[in-house]
Amino acid sequence: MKYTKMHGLGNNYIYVNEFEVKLQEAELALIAVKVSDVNFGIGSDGMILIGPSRVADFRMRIFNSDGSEAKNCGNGLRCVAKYVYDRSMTHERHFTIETLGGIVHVEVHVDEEAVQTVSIDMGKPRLMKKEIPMLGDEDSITINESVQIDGADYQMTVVSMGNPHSVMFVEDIEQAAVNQIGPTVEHAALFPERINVEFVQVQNSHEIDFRVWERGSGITMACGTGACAAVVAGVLGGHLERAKPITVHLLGGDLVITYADNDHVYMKGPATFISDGVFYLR
Ligand SMILES: N[C@H](CCC[C@H](N)C(=O)O)C(=O)O
Repeated sequence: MKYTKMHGLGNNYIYVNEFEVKLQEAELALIAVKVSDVNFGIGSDGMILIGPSRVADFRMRIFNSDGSEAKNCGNGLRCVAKYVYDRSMTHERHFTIETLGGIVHVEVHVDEEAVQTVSIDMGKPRLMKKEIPMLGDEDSITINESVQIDGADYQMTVVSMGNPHSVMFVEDIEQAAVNQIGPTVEHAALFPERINVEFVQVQNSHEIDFRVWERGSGITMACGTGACAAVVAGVLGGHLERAKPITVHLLGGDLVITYADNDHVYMKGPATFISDGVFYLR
């Protein structure tokens, strides 16, 4: 199986071009687990398929390293945009990508004939419990509320960017127990489809530090949809400025996120090729 490895701020995936490689639907979860394994496979945070769409210019599907399929991936979208432009699958600098979480509009920024940075309109955040999904009154929202999980209380804001995120603000990001709290919240019964877990330290009204425990992948260097959710939570919580570019410092580098007055979230950041290769499935 031909693949391309790419990363967005160190959040790396194995990209498979469905225009060239045909995979069986029933095998996708297992292939994602296999390619993600750093010892028995290639090593990545998961697998992303780039394919045709009937409603957009391209379609992206994302599978976590545990084989679960997610509905969106911000870092992945930037890499898909770079891939299709740099490999002349489109000559447009503005185009659309379909995800299970909705259609996004992307703009590639080209320098020396290749895409270095990508801007994406990630659409509107979803806050109601029925949109997360989260148990409880389905039309209610969770903004900086104390939520009890396994007898402990967690102060969180819950936001979907097509995929679910539990955002918690901390005094000192270096002290955040990401490895312990992450899986506890990810697997809480409160979240029927599990959830991504973000830890945020506010530096000032336009800058945050960010760590993430990803549903289905664990700790990653960066999470684009998580960064969007964190900025939405920060604005709703009164910590961050609305309609202003917010710098999000992730382990792998910085993203610039703007939660605009039109309720859309805009993300800008890099996308990077690592390698092309062949993976032996059998
Ligand atoms: N790393 C991705 C998010 C993956 C989300 C996945 N872990 C899920 O189950 O939602 C990003 O850059 O947005």
